[in-house]
Order: sequence, then C-alpha cells, then structure tokens
Amino acid sequence: MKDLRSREDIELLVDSFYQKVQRDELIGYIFTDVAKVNWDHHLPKMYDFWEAILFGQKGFKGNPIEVHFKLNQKHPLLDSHFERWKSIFYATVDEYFSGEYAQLAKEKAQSIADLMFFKISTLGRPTQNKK
Ligand code: HEM
Repeated sequence: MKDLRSREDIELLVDSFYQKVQRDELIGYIFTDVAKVNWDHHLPKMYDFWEAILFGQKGFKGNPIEVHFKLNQKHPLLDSHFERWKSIFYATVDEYFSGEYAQLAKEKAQSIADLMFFKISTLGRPTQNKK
C-alpha cells in the first residue's frame, strides 16, 4: 500500500472520509441537517487544510476553532461525536494508505480533535459537553 504523499491522495482521503461521515448514524446528521454543509465549498477547503497540516502548503484560510465553537452553540458537540469522527478518519486513512505520512495524518487528526474538544468543552458551554 502506498503512503499519503500528494494533493490527489488528500482528495481521495477527504472525499472518502466525508462520504462515510455523511452516512454515519451518530454524526452524519450534524453535517447534513444541522450545519447543512455545502460540500462543493467544504471539500476543497479540507483539501487545503490537510495539505497545510501534512505538507506545509499555504493555501488554507479559515478558523476551525471558531467554526466548531459556533457549531457547538447550535448543537452540542460531545466527546462521543469526536471519538466517532476520529475512528472514521483513522479507518479511512488505513483503507487507502500506509507509511510515515499516513501515520502523521492520524496523529495530527487526533491531536487537533482532542484540542478542539478540550477548547469547546472548557470555553464553550461546559454543562452541555458531558458524554
Ligand atoms: C464531531 C466532530 C466534528 C464535527 C461535527 C464537525 C463539523 C464541521 C462543520 C459542520 C463544519 C462547517 C462546514 C461548512 O459549512 O463549511 C466544519 C468545518 C471544518 N472542520 Fe470540522 N467537525 C468536526 C471535527 C473536526 C476535526 C477533528 C477537524 C480537524 C482535525 C475538523 C476540521 C475542520 C476544518 C478545517 C473546517 C473548516 C473551518 C473553516 O472554514 O474555517 N473538524 N466542521
């Protein structure tokens, strides 16, 4: 199996990840019904995000903490949601890629997800962030 090395690889990973996310019974509706995500807009943004995280490219413009903070106010994001997000992400990486960068993608996803949940649950609305 090949490693995750190019923009094309990231596109495959991100497209496949969000296809699974949309169909997921625990978190899918947050994307499709709560946030009503415009995928034509969101997917290219996520390609840029992962290209920045993994390969240091400069294309990503956004404020993920702010976006999820607002989303959490609309609909509480729980620890269980983040755990599911991570497990789908890891499974998708492992389905297509293996190697140093595949490993890095999973480690970065974990640390960003955990930090994001920590910030949301401590600075956001603490009483709503119980499991
Ligand atoms: C249960 C967990 C999560 C949920 C429900 C969630 C949901 C969302 C939603 C609804 C958006 C806005 C999409 C749009 O309308 O354009 C978004 C944006 C985004 N998400 Fe998440 N997300 C989660 C976890 C994560 C994690 C762990 C990461 C990173 C590792 C991440 C990275 C991003 C980025 C980079 C954006 C774009 C931010 C921007 O536009 O500035 N998300 N997410």
